[in-house]
Amino acid sequence: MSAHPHLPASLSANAARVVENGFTGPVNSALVPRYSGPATFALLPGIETVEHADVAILGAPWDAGVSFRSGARFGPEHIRSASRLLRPYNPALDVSPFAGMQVVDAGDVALNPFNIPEALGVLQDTATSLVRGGTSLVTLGGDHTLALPLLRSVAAVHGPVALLHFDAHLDTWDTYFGAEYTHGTPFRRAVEEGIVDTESICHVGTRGPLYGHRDLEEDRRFGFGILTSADVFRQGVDEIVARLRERVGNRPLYVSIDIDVLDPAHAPGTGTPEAGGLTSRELLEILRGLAGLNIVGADVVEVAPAYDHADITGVAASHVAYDLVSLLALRDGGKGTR
Ligand SMILES: N=C(N)NCCCC(=O)O
Ligand SMILES: [Zn+2]
Ligand SMILES: [Zn+2]
Repeated sequence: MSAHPHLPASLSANAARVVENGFTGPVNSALVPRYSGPATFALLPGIETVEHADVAILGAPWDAGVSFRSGARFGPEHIRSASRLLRPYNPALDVSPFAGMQVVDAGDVALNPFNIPEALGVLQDTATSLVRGGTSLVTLGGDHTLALPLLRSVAAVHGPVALLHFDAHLDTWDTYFGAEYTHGTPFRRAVEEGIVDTESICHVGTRGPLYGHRDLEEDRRFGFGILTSADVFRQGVDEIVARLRERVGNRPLYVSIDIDVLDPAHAPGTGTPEAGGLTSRELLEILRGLAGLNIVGADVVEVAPAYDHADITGVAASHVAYDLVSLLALRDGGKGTR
């Protein structure tokens, strides 16, 4: 029913939503064409329309931390636009993620593009208050600098977390031009701050030239394991999944996904592309192999639409985010229903 009875009913059509088990789901694409209306993630309801959200998609449009091509500030809107085509049942994990818990789009955080410490502080405070209120976040970046305040927010509630970091890059460098908070340095800061459990941190998909062998030595000293892109190719998805599951165990787990972990053929729309990456099929299958782990938060970062073609990167990122939400639905044996 329309909240504005004097308006034509067709203008209220966006109110037609799928409701299952008392959870408000996406706009009903059998009644409203999925390309019309506002592009919330997967056409989900806004956070302001529900009393409690179990999971929220949070936009973090900010890219003041990049070292090469800029433009990841437009990542959230691009991923949301591509996500219009997502459907409510995920056959790969046999779950309907929006039908067993309340999933919403929390919109974008307003982040100062000219003041890095202020932006990181605002994201940290926003994320912490949501996480403390019982809402798990899948954050859409934005550049990878943002993983640091997001890790701080989960650590504030859960203590030091396990970290699976999917990326072409290590992102454990020390500084760029003397700056500590950049997209190449978040995980070094996270180790220094003691917010990750160094028994269970691992990079996946690493590749490409480094500044020197020392990069790898320092990274190992911090406690990181590395499963390179070549390891994924040579060992295969099942072996990689087994090694990741063993490393993480039942610890609270944060999953950070830099879209440049994908080969530029699968994700051209990113700022620091490296040849020889994962296929989107490999990444999605590795993620699905994490089902049942105690995931407490995740991000998908570094989508820079200006370099995208035919939405290749936007589609990949939206499916990655959808599988992350599905994994959240399957925690604790799965509140999610079919
Ligand atoms: N894409 C991320 N997060 N980091 C890349 C940093 C690579 C560099 O400038 O050396
Ligand atoms: Zn990267
Ligand atoms: Zn990165």
